[in-house]
Amino acid sequence: MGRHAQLVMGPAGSGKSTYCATMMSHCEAQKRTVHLVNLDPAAEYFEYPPAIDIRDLITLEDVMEELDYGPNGGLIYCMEFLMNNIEWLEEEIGNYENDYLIIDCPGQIELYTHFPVMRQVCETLQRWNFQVCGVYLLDAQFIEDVSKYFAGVMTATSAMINLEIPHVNVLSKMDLLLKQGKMEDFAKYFDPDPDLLIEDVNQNTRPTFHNLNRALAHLLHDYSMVTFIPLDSTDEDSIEYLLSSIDHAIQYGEDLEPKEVEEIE
Ligand SMILES: Nc1nc2c(ncn2[C@@H]2O[C@H](COP(=O)(O)OP(=O)(O)OP(=O)(O)O)[C@@H](O)[C@H]2O)c(=O)[nH]1
Repeated sequence: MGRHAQLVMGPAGSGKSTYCATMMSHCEAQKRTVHLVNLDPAAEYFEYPPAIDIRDLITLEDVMEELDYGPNGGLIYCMEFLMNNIEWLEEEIGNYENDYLIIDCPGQIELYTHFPVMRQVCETLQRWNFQVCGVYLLDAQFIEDVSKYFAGVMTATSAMINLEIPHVNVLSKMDLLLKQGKMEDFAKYFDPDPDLLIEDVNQNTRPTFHNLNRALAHLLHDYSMVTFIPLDSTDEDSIEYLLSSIDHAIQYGEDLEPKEVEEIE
């Protein structure tokens, strides 16, 4: 099987820790050997206790108190401290042949979109022979407001481009949405027609932006970035489907080809 890792990303509150706990229980029920890694130095509570925890190395609270940093500067300090002491992580992980890590990351999206540190973490894991897949969570409530959904998709794309690892998008908290309708009612958002997306987004933007919206929607669609896997954590089939999609992305994710090349006017 080799060494695999899921890098679980997404904005604050998107459901990363809940997803990690669900995925851990699911994998354990299948007798897969998985380890939860917490890389959030500000985490306070875990439904599922991490086997490896950055807070054993450094905590945001200590950095803010001792170095007088604010929360954002403090987080960057912690992540850079991790990179400068990466042998700590290497020792914690050990050198088992068939490791599967589920890595819970902080919710500050700038860590994935333009700071170098998460990319360095990925490159280090790859050097240790891990095949890493990015799992990007977006709260399903976002699809009620297409402008927000569009912004979420662009952030996910930015993370994929910055990290250059196989990438899977997930719509989390589907159970909340399913209180308002059936899965079929929302299916059009899992792999939306770019023209529908443009129509909705254009309603909330000035005409100056309409051509740009159109170009972006087609580009994101061509590279499957608007494709999301719905996750209902209470449904075993939904988790199993996601796990097999991640396995597939790890195996084939490097072939980043557009679905179809369209001329943009
Ligand atoms: N109904 C429902 N609530 C969820 C689900 N996933 C997460 N939540 C709730 O959403 C809130 C945030 O979830 P977390 O798992 O802590 O989110 P996170 O992304 O780890 O948050 P940060 O650590 O702040 O970045 C919590 O109150 C969870 O109980 C879900 O699938 N369904």
